[in-house]
Amino acid sequence: MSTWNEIKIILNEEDLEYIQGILYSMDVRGVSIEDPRDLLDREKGPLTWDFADINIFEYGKDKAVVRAYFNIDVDVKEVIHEIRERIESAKEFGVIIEDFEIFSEEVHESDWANEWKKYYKPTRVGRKFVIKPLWEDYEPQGDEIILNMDPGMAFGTGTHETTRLCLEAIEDHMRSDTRVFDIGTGSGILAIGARMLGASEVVGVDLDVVAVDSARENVGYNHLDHVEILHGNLMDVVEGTADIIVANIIAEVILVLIDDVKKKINVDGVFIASGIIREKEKMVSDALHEKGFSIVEVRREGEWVCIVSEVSHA
Ligand SMILES: C[S@@+](CC[C@H](N)C(=O)[O-])C[C@H]1O[C@@H](n2cnc3c(N)ncnc32)[C@H](O)[C@@H]1O
Repeated sequence: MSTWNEIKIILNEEDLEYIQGILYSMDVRGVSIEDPRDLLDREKGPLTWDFADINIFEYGKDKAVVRAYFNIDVDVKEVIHEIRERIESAKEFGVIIEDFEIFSEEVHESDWANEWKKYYKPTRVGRKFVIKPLWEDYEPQGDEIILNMDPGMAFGTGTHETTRLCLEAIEDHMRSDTRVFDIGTGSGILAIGARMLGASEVVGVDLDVVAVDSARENVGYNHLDHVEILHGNLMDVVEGTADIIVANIIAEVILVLIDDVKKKINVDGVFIASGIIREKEKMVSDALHEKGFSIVEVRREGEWVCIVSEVSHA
């Protein structure tokens, strides 16, 4: 049984998205979120970012709890220090996060790794998709497309805003004979979705071997061909060019990716970039303009943004 370092942050619910953005950019292996708004707004339970937990309201109705799991060999003090520094430097962007507490403890995998499954239910995304946990039964209705998913420890249940925004953008920009690169594929959800929407060939890449294994398994669960999942850094391992390049990674990584996207995107292709919190939308769109892209559309949900761009012809 694996042992993990759990960092627990108790904070005001309005600060949740920003903290997610911070954790998202660290070497976190899994995140559990208890957001009181989920229970109050929807009856279906605390189904939020990736892994959900059950002790909702433990710290009061306005308090959210984030549990982030790091490998056992990380220096916990360093991790907490970095989180505190990032919260401090958020003030430069006018983001004031106050009244939070951070705790840490060692936990065993069985305590948390499967808990989220209780709240992971078939979820409708975009016009056609129903993301179906592998272990759930669901009868498709009308023209629904069933996407079977067991994300395990990888990001990409289909419930996070950024995943949904990307999937919807892929749905709208899919043409015939479309080749797709999914950079930061996680559970493989976008790569799989793209192929189901008619992409002729899809290559998904992730730096994390856990994600690579999960994505390959999910491709298998959906019985798909022409979807290749590669282990590697960003676009280093992809060959050739694509018509859609999608990357749901954090804003800072999107910036690094832009030059490679420009080299590997076909004429009239689109770059779908998400994982961007609203505060960083301008930073990313400015960088895209600077590198010769024009913005086709910006999709927003909650605190999250998905920017669709293309290389300017002018
Ligand atoms: C937010 S998740 C997105 C997962 C999935 N595509 C989705 O939309 O739900 C970001 C993924 O990017 C991967 N990633 C982060 N940095 C990367 C890099 N430099 N190269 C490749 N993958 C990376 C992470 O391991 C993670 O699986």
